[in-house]
Amino acid sequence: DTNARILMRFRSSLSNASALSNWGNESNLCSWNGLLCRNGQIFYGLRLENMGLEGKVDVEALMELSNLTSFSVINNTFEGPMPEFKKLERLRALFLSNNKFSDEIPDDAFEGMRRLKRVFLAQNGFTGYIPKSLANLPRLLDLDLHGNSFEGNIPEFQQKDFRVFNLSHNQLNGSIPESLSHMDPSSFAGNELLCGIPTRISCHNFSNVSRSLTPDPSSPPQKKGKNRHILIAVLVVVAVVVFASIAALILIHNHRRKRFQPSIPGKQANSQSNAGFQESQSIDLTSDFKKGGDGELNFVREDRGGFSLQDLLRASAVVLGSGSFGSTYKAMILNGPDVVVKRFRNMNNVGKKEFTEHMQRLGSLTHPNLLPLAAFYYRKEDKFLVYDFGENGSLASHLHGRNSSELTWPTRLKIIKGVARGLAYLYENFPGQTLPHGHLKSSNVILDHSFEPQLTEYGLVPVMNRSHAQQFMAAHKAPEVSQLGRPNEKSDVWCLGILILELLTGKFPANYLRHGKGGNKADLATWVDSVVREEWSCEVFDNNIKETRNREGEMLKLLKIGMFCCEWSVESRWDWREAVTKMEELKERDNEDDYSSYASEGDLNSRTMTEDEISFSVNN
Ligand SMILES: Nc1ncnc2c1ncn2[C@@H]1O[C@H](COP(=O)(O)OP(=O)(O)OP(=O)(O)O)[C@@H](O)[C@H]1O
Repeated sequence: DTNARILMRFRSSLSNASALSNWGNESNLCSWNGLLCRNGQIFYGLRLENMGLEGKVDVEALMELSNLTSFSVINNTFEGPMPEFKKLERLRALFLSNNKFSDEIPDDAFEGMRRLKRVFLAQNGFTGYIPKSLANLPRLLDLDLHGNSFEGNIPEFQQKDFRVFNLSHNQLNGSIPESLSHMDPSSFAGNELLCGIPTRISCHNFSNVSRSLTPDPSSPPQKKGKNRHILIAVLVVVAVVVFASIAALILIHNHRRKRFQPSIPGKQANSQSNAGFQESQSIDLTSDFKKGGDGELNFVREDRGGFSLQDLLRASAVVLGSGSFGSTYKAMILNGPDVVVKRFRNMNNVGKKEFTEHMQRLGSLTHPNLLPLAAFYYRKEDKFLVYDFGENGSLASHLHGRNSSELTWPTRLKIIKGVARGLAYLYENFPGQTLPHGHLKSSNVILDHSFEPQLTEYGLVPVMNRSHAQQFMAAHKAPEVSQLGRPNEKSDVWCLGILILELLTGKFPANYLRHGKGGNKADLATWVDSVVREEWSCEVFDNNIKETRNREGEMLKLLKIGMFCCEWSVESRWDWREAVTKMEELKERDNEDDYSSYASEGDLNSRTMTEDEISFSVNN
């Protein structure tokens, strides 16, 4: 049978397959929707994403496709148990995320899949244990199981060096195997009953609960039902206690608000502006400011002001988020501006005089792409910085929130050019600083009503406690930090590169960051590089911009800039001037001459990068 006939048979078991209506012309298989071909000729994969497909995945038909190495049905509505993919022994990549697959996956479901490197089962309804055969895959590099209902202990993985590893938001419990202790904590988030390194929860505290919840691997499957009941009972008790505490806090809080804060009719909390995706919560700033401090709000620029500390304390306030340095509030001042108050707990690197001088220098910076620092409040133990409020929240909240489709290619280009201009201004006007920004990341890019970006939390390195900076500041995630022990003048450029890649791929960099023994060994840049080199080629681009025709040349140029900024070796990494100059040259649309070289190969979806185009990429 020819591939064409086999594929038609495969399609016949799907329902709602209108997206595959152009399948049929046997002489040009590579023009069929969702088919991946190398060099436009050799069929090697199916990429049936976002097509509303449902029905049966006919694995028997797929078995007959001798070249099939990649299979993706991400973002469809397939349901029921996972099909028997182990029959496809040649498969290298399996993507089933964002469907409605459910039930337990048999322990031997991946047995014999010796070539399988990438397994994405996220955001489905899988239950039961993580199958042992998955943990035993010899070549596994990317594993994403987040957002399911996997339970029980995490098995010992044979493979230790992952590029992507995400088990977050399941119901796993017990101690994390030592072989995974170098992973980023976010890989395990949302599994309330996991303990051990890297969760920072000692298994000792958990021993009683986890002993009763951790299934004995040798126990028969029906024991799982009993464990589930115990888990539910524990969760119900925890939920009741939490609920009662919240109710009590709300009562106390309302009482205090009545005393200290007149409510402001018509003013609403900005509920979409946090990258932590938590809902806004009303709070009372009074208690935070009252203890200690010199009682003064120190304004650092003449064009801001018009309100006093008392006005700020009387303002109604909501929590926008809680980052690595402390909480961030939005304060709505009566007859005054909305401002953002950010509390920093680890800012004791310099004394009060130096701190004040540094804040005044920051206050003197003025650029359309910098969020102005308006004032500060000094206390020995913590500091409060007051910034303008950005109406549209952070870039992170848009990019990774529900409305990421608003971010069209022209908007993304405008944002990243603005970021580059803000950064260039910092470099030119803040000389003598190793890291003029130091904490450049998408939650520190604030957007105004027209999506013009403004950088925030810039220039804070000199006043930040060193150990805290090392642990949490974005520039300290650059690879030279693990090689040289400290960031250098190109570490901000690394952050700019990561931001470019995040903007183009729509991927959250923290999910790709992994700590190896010698420091960070993988990140979004490594992932992009590997994808560009491997079978998915240009498919790194976020779905929301992928279909933009006549822009692919410019998008590729930005991808290259991002990768040059993310060169591991500092010598080969671009410096900020080169990156900014190249970004200024980017246009919304391809110019006719450039475009003709891409047009013959179709749009980005089916285009493979040439060797030449990827030769610039990251060395690692
Ligand atoms: N000036 C601002 N205007 C509007 N929203 C803001 C402003 N500053 C911060 N935010 C929002 O508040 C959220 C929380 O900010 P916060 O700085 O506490 O956390 P973060 O940036 O995620 O982490 P970090 O502490 O590492 O900077 C941000 O994600 C952003 O959405």
